[in-house]
Amino acid sequence: MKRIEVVAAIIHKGDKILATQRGYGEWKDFWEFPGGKMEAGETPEEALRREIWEELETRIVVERFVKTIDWDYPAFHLTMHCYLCRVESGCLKLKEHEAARWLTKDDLDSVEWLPADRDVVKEISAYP
Ligand SMILES: Nc1nc2c([nH]c(=O)n2[C@H]2C[C@H](O)[C@@H](COP(=O)(O)OP(=O)(O)OP(=O)(O)O)O2)c(=O)[nH]1
Repeated sequence: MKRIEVVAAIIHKGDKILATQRGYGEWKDFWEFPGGKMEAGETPEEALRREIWEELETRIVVERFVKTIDWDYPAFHLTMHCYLCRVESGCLKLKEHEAARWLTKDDLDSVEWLPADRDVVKEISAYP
């Protein structure tokens, strides 16, 4: 099966986390953490900073690794490395996404997450 390796930014601000809504493709309208496929030779941190700049014209600080998710979609196997991040500068301009929302832990399940994200979202909701 085809495999893809993706990095995802769990961007936090105060008690909120940023969710973005996919603007294209098979999973259009589902919600995700911004990010994307790693390119050859990139570290996860470099890939995250590049993707967030491309998608949101925003610079981020990558604070720490959270977890790696493995998920089988019908057409490929996804390995997704999730990192806790914060905004360094920029105003989250939506270059590719349809919408973005800052969600508190209590609101996290108010949007329809991509299937691979549901476990990590549940974990975040359980943080003290
Ligand atoms: N960015 C991101 N992708 C996710 C998440 N959860 C999840 O299943 N995915 C899947 C959806 C996509 O199949 C894949 C990411 O690919 P992408 O299309 O966003 O990456 P990209 O911008 O590098 O891709 P491309 O359109 O330029 O080919 O990972 C998530 O939280 N964030």
